[in-house]
Amino acid sequence: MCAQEILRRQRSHLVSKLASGSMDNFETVLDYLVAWDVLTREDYESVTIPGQALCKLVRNLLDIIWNKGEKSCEFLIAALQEVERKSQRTEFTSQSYEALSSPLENLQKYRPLIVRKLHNHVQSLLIFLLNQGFITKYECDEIQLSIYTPSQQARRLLDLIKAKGNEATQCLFQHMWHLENRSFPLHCDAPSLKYQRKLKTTISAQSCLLSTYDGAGNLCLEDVYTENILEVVTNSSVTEYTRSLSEIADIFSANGIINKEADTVLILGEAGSGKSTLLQHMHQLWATGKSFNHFSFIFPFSCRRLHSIGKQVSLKTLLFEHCCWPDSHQEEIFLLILEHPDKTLLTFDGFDEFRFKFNDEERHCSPVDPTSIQNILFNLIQGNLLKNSTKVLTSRPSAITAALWKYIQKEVTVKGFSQEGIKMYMKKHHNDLRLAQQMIDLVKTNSSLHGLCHIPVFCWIVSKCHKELILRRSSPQSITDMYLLILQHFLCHSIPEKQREENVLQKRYSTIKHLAKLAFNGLGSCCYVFSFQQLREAEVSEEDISTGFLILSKSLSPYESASAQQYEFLHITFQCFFVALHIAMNDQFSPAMLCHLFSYTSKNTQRQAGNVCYQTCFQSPGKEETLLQKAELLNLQMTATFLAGLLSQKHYALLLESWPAGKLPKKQQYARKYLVQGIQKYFKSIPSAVPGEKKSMHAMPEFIWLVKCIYEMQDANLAKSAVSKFDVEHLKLTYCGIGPAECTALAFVLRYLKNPVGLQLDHNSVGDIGIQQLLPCLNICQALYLRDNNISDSGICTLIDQAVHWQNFQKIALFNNHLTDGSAYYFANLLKHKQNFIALRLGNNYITADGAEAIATGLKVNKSIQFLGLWGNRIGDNGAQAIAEALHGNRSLIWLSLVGNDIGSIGAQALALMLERNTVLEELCLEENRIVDEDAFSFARALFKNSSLKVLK
Ligand SMILES: Nc1ncnc2c1ncn2[C@@H]1O[C@H](COP(=O)(O)OP(=O)(O)OP(=O)(O)O)[C@@H](O)[C@H]1O
Repeated sequence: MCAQEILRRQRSHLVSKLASGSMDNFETVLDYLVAWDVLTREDYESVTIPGQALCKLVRNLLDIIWNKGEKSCEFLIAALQEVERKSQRTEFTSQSYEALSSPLENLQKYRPLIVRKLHNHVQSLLIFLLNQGFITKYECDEIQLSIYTPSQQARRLLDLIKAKGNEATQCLFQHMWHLENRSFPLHCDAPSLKYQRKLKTTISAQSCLLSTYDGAGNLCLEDVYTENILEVVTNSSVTEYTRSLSEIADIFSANGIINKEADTVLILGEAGSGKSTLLQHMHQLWATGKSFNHFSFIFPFSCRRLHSIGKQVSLKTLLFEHCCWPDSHQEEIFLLILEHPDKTLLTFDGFDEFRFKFNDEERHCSPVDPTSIQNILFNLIQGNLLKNSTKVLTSRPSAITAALWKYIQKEVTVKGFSQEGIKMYMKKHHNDLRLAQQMIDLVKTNSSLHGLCHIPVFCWIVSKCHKELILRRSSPQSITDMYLLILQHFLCHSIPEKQREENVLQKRYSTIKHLAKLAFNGLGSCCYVFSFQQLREAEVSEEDISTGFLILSKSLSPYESASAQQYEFLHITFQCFFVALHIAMNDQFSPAMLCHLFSYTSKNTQRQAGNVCYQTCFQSPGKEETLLQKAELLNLQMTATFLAGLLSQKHYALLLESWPAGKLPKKQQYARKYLVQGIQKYFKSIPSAVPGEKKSMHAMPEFIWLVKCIYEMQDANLAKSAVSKFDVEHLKLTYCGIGPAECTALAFVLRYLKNPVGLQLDHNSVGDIGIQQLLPCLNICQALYLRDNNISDSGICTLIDQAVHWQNFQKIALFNNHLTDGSAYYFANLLKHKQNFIALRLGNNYITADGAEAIATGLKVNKSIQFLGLWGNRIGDNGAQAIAEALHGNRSLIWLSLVGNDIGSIGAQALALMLERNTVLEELCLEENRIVDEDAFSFARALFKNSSLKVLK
């Protein structure tokens, strides 16, 4: 069939195909047609009319091409094929440039390739052509109009240069090749090297001390920095799971990339998990030349401080004025940054504290034109500005919206310290080795404290308060205990030694009052950095500042005057703690208002794309009472958690003794009532069970927060009444950010459940410490799902030791943890001793033949097991043989998966033999092994004799 006929017959298909793709796809087709001389200038203009619907333009193009005849139709089909193949040919180099043709002819002939090459460099080319006098400022602005994508801008630039003639075109080519061939000039006298040195000195000075010690001590970051667990989310063909990063530099490796087009790495972690410190460490490594040397420039930003930039800025002013100003050659250096964006890293810490919600509606492409700070940040993330530069964004998880996810290249999670990490931290913080060991022992023996300490900020508090913990034998159980401890610690150190025995909260009442007022004012308006004026309004004095809770804010601009210095709380959690103190000690807040803070209803939380606000919180008319309306949900939840702790029986007496707070008793009463109501309301919202299925509750992170509040109250009766009406058979708590501290709280509440339940905790960070915390509530479990939870042999051994005695316990799933043969003996024991156990799923761990042989000893005697999953381990032929032999004559197992276990013919033969004699096995999965065709005969023969098997993979 001729091309013209194809076009006629397939017209509607072509229209829908081209019109449903992107505009860029269509325009790339046009690029080919222009390059091959099929479309004239008039034709081109008629199919690129701005504002016209894409389908109309497509139809128009098809008409034009069809009218031009057979040859043009052939070209169109060829162009479509090129685009379909996503042709990545970029062979247009200075060598392939045809010297015999004029620059303009080359420009047309290689148009598709030039567009592809240029679209990342439009900005630097425009600046270059402007400086050379080939284009005007007006033309430059026109091309960069924010309605155009980078490729469209490249096309418009080509059209403009074409109109300017050969000389301008030649100049464009030369600059283009120069961009490609030019390596980054960092020889010793280059201005860029001088600037790099200055930037490194600035960053090194900013990042060498750990911020929380500012003023209180002089700890060098590199001396105390402790490895944090970093995980990257990976998608396998079966599921999404996480893998630990072996070193910090892996943050930029190809491992775990979810979107190749994007160039922003997202680092997520809960409050205090160590995101800012991780960034600070990265900056320090670069500034001292120890790592990340592939970046020539790093520009660090704090979203908290970016937020306070009121006036409009350009990318250039942001980099230079707000980070580090080049002493000379500013233009040249900036051009270099634009020309080599891949050599630049921009880090943005605390995106959750950036109050503007992310949107990709307003495009801003000019690196020199000013716009709002949020526009700069959002366009950097989208790649409209400095495309190909690497961006790192840190945030607490809930602040990330679907709109932003589109632009995320990779997600890394900061999980806090491992058990080893906690030990290491203590050793690094205490030069006295005896003291360090004392601290390690102390943490180990207090299991709640152990749970909390995997979060670095708690490790810091414990370390800071070592005297109180060791000498006075304080034994903190909850986070409020911790914060009261550090409050007393700081206050004690701000008064003469002989007065330290008195009630320091009473003694420093006014200081607490002032700081609490400042914290409260700030939280309500999402303000975390305070000016002198704000300090004055809250009556914060020099003496109050000297307690150490406020630290000097690291200035965004090094050129800011000393009088403009600002303060912030040591950490956001401290600000929330002071807000809780403000609400507890202040009689202006009526007890009934606590209702909005504690009771969860879905209406209470209104997601405002990025910044989540409690709309109904404190809406009463009084000024104080309306202030928290705009506070971020996470901070409010943290405040509520602290308030619950302050109102607990344990601390209540201390507060009553310390402050004249008449409404405190009622507040305690109401808080308890609202918490129970809140959790019960949550249970009530659970839909009833689908007939034939178990009644299941899929809890959201809010559930965990309510549970944590109850834990802070440390009242068993409260926990009991909270779950008294819980009648669910399966509790799903997947992806809820559950770490050891949350496990402690969960166990405190769930231990009062009356009926057997399946507890699904997949994709959290329970870890070995978390398992230990959970033990008190697990005996009620019928099934336990702990997939992807960083659990190793030591955690699972503790669990199984207990689990053999749990009457209801029948199933466990441990996919993607760190289990080795060390735990296999415990599973064997479980199988031997629990004759009602039905499902053991151990996929994607590190079990070898030895482990499989051990498990087989348990299988031999167990009469109840129905599901056994060992896929993704390394059991090999010997392991498969042992399992097969153990299953001879088995009358219970209906599902067995040994996928991906390096099983060859020997193992396969053994399994086939087992199959011959088995009468109950229904599904056997053996994919991704070394099983060959000859083995298939054995299976065929086995199937002939077997009557139960339904699926063999
Ligand atoms: N890797 C680490 N080594 C040593 N100390 C650490 C480490 N990470 C965090 N810390 C300690 O914990 C404190 C809190 O950590 P950081 O501010 O980095 O947490 P964050 O995740 O950024 O919290 P937020 O989201 O609330 O800002 C730090 O000030 C520091 O004292």
